[in-house]
Amino acid sequence: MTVDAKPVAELPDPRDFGFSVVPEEEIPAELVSLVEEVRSLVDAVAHTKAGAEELTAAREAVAAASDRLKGERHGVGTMIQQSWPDGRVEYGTLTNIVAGPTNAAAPPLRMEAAPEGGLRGEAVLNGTYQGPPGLVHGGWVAALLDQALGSAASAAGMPGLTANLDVNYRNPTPLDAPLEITARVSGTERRKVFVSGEIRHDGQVTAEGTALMVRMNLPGDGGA
Ligand SMILES: CCCCCCCCCCCCCCCC(=O)SCCNC(=O)CCNC(=O)[C@H](O)C(C)(C)COP(=O)(O)OP(=O)(O)OC[C@H]1O[C@@H](n2cnc3c(N)ncnc32)[C@H](O)[C@@H]1OP(=O)(O)O
Repeated sequence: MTVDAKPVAELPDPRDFGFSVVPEEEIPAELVSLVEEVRSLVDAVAHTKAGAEELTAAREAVAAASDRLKGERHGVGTMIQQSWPDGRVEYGTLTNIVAGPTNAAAPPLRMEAAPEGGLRGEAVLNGTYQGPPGLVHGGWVAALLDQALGSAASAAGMPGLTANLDVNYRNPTPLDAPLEITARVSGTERRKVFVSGEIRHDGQVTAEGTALMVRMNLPGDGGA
């Protein structure tokens, strides 16, 4: 496959394009802890067998907590800047549904550079991501892969949007179990970035995906 994409040495700063950016280290530890608690709350609500009195009390407590947080808020599109030990700087959206650190609905998935190239991450999806009994919903399997594949393109200096995603479900993906997600760029052609990746549990591939990411036109790369 022709390799003629033009990766950028450094991703452009989204601030230059009018986006708000929050450096990850500026997210308060108290917010990180609150997000964890809300994940636990969502799981508790989804599975509770509590009676009417308990449920009413819980609803009032949640409503009160919600009211406390209805002040100033980050706008949609706010980005997060993550700096990696290897010096790589990555941008994503703060509330990304798969990886957003402040999104309690995100597992979350965090990808890091893999020794063999590409990216590797781990995630555990609890019962709120359920499709078939005891198994991760197929749409969420696809979402994990989409995110990992997009991150691999971005980490290679070629951030883009998914134009096509193809997923093969090889084995059931279990809930409440560590999943390993790997992704890498397999080829490029003009603005097209071809990526592939897998989800594994206990070393066994549960799903594999390939995607076509169409690279953003970034300043200085001359387009394609
Ligand atoms: C400011 C910087 C901050 C950096 C920040 C980085 C953040 C990085 C985070 C990463 C993590 C995100 C991971 C989640 C990823 C998503 O969730 S993305 C959301 C889902 N995807 C979308 O919404 C995309 C919707 N589609 C579109 O907007 C447009 O169709 C696209 C994909 C941008 C392409 O449109 P276009 O730019 O006009 O490109 P176009 O000229 O049509 O096509 C370019 C080439 O691709 C081919 N192509 C296009 N579509 C297809 C297709 N479906 N099938 C096959 N070939 C196709 C064309 O044939 C063409 O090929 P060649 O002629 O070069 O051979």
